[in-house]
Amino acid sequence: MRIDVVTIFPDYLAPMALSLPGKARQRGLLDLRVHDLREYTYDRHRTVDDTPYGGGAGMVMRPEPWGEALDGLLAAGSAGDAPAATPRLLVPTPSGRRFSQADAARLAGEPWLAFACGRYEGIDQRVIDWASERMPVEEVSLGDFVLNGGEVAALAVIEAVIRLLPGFMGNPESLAEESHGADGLLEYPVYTKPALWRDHEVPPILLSGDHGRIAAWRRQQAVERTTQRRPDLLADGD
Ligand SMILES: NCc1ccc(-c2ccccc2)nc1
Repeated sequence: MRIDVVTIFPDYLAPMALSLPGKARQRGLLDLRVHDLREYTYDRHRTVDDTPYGGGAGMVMRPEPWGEALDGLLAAGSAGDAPAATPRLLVPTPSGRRFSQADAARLAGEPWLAFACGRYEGIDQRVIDWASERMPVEEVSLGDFVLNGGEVAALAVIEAVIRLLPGFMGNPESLAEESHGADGLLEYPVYTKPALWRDHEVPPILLSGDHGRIAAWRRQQAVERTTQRRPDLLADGD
């Protein structure tokens, strides 16, 4: 998989050079390229933002640099220098569709993803509209909270996707029990040694060796947690 990230803070993507992503890149599983949006500006101050039409607080990211950055990706695609004709462009934004584990699984099947990391109040809408005429574009939200930019959200989406790539995780079984289990419930609580820690003991059932009762206990714990924390996951016919 190839992943391109366009951002005014390329260093935000430095964690991608660490540990698993770093090994995956060395093993050729992941081809990650980070592009500084300011490389596509030509004024002395390398300006990437300007005041919003219609007034309002804050600044908006100018379309020109984004257009040229995306032109670069499209050129790579049409020159055959990329695994597909165009990337699927993901734009992290609070106003996007909610990103889910199902989306991560779907995107893990893509050959080429690109992330447009906005800052300020966001990117001029015409960039999204223009890009949507030339490649698949998805505006994604990680939840109802606002960051200062799309980079942290892009890191989260990238990690959620690349950990699903075949050969990426050392222990693929660990993917079996996702935090949202196959039954759509939250994960049960987990414990390890020592059996007693600061007057807190491991639930005795887990030391019983009775795998049937352990499975039943774990399911009960998952149902209780989901009821308390995420009743929306229990909604009928969801
Ligand atoms: N839902 C997570 C998320 C994603 C992106 C942004 C964001 C903030 C400012 C500018 C551009 C993107 N904020 C929150």
